[in-house]
Amino acid sequence: MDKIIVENLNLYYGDFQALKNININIPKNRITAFIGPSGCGKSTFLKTLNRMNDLISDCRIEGKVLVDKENIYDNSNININNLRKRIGMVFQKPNPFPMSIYDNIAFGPRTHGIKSKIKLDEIVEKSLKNAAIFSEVKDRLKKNALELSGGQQQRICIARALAVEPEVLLLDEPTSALDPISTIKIEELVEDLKDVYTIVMVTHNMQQATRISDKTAFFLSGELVEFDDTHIIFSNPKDKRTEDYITGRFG
Ligand SMILES: Nc1ncnc2c1ncn2[C@@H]1O[C@H](COP(=O)(O)OP(=O)(O)OP(=O)(O)O)[C@@H](O)[C@H]1O
Repeated sequence: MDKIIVENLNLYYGDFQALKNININIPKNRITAFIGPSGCGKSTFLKTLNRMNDLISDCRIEGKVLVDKENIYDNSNININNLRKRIGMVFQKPNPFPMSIYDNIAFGPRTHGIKSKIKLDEIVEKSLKNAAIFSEVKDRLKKNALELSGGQQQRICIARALAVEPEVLLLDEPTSALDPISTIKIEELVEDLKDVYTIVMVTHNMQQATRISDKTAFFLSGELVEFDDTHIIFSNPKDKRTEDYITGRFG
């Protein structure tokens, strides 16, 4: 089943067209990876999926992004806060808030009106467990999250995203700032999470895409060149440009 369907999407920053007629169906409870050279539009496209580009003043979007068949660009029935709760995002650089581990995780639920200490305790514990970081921090929940290592901070950010019970997780190069051991931990975690969430991930690391993604989309100069099962993209791509890129002959 498809969780997200994108139809004829064009995106402009002022006069510059950053995305060109994108059509893609993103399956539910799978990991979809976006690959492509720097500047090809991967992050821009990821951000169209929860309207993060709304925050950029000269950004204009045409086309449709359907989440559960509902167009998220149809302002007559979309509530942006609710949309961002349903579609969470984790960025390239770990960016915990400068507050305690507990407060980082409780932040979203509190914003959405949860006040009960018992309920918040429950959410914090569950989210940290789901992000595979609970055992490492359970005795120091009141400590500042910025005291953790980069890999731990990134798992705190994933826990923070999970705390509001999203349906989709958008990950923008979530391991690019991390060492190999933390990277493997995040990859294992992401694989576990796909049972419950639909995951869309930008990565520069092609081994990472082959290790964990089910589907891969290859972007070039704002175009979606090819989208298929990951093993096909990496073993038998149909487009010469995809082949050149994955074999390192690009450019
Ligand atoms: N806020 C913005 N205003 C104007 N142009 C932008 C803006 N953000 C991105 N762009 C341009 O849009 C294009 C796509 O950028 P984007 O960040 O989506 O690429 P990317 O594939 O994610 O690159 P990278 O792998 O380096 O992160 C680039 O040419 C970039 O310069």
